[in-house]
Amino acid sequence: MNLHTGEAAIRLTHLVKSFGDVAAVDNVSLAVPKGAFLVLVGPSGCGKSTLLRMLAGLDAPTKGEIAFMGRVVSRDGAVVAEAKDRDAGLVFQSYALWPHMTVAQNIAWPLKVAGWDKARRAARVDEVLQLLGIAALAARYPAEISGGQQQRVAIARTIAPKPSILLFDEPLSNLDAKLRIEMRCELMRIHRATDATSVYVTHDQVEAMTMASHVAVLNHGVVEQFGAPHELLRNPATTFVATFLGTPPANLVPVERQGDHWVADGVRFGNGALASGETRAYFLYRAEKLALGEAPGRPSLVAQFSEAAPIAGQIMVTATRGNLRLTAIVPGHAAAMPGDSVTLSFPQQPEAIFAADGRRLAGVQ
Ligand SMILES: Nc1ncnc2c1ncn2[C@@H]1O[C@H](COP(=O)(O)OP(=O)(O)OP(=O)(O)O)[C@@H](O)[C@H]1O
Repeated sequence: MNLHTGEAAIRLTHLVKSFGDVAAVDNVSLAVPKGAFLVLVGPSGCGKSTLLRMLAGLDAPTKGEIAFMGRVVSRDGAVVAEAKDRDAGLVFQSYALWPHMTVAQNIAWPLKVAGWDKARRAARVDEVLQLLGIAALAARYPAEISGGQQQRVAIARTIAPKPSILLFDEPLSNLDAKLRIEMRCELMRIHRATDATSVYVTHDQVEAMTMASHVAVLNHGVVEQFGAPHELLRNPATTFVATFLGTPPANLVPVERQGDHWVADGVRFGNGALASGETRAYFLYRAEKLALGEAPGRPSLVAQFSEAAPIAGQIMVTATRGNLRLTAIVPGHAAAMPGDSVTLSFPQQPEAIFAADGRRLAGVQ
């Protein structure tokens, strides 16, 4: 990946967007290096689209600043550079192609608006038709091509003027599962070929983890964590990140201090020397570290079996105990029926510990 470190293509400084009392984006500061593929991920309503609309110049921030390539484009209630003057292209989930124009004319349109001469326009349209693999469709009208092909045309039209920044708002959500996977790879190829810095909004965390060079996990308008996908998986900073990312997400067992021990539902989960100073905490265990049945010297819990699903040659077993949902990835097969009692055993040490308010506590790796 061609990441030019040191130079921020996009810099957000104390960015806020409020709607009445609701801060949809709440004091976000980020520096995105040139060439990065940043994925904004988070649950519905966390502020992803609001942030992207501000980047595109469609909305002004209530407070704070957005700079592209060192140039301020929005600041404190104002859009400084209009959407068309920010050297950025936006791809929506709806394609919004001109129905009365052919594919080639649709792609040429933004170049015409930007004043490119006819010969340059034709050469660039040919180039992006090739890049997107849609040269054979050049003379067709949008109504004469499939949804996946329309999405390619929409992307071709966006990248034609060679914007330095590409913004994607759930561009694949209207496509079927197989096409989504194909287009994921295509988008990565296009991103590299254009040398742009991309920001991509999705609520699909698999999409996020496979495409991103950088991920920002948003929750209630706040960036919970920003970093490389593997870094977020390995070292989640909060319980929210730990349970939002990963397939399956990590197990979080709520524990309380009793005398010299950490205990969950009367079962000893660790020595009280861990996370000293806390009275309640969450212990994190990855699904692949849990085992079915009791194991000597290891904590275990009895839970109600919910389901078993095959995953990469193993079985993913899900069971619940009250509000606690536990997932184990184990070899072999699970013969239990829903509601049956199953025993799950845990490693002697948790992989990470979080305070009751969700913050990661230092000391356990
Ligand atoms: N124009 C608006 N007026 C009032 N509230 C808004 C407006 N746009 C967004 N909001 C609120 O701001 C918050 C963030 O919304 P946003 O659309 O950015 O979330 P999102 O993460 O993109 O969600 P989704 O994944 O469902 O699209 C929500 O609480 C939403 O109700």
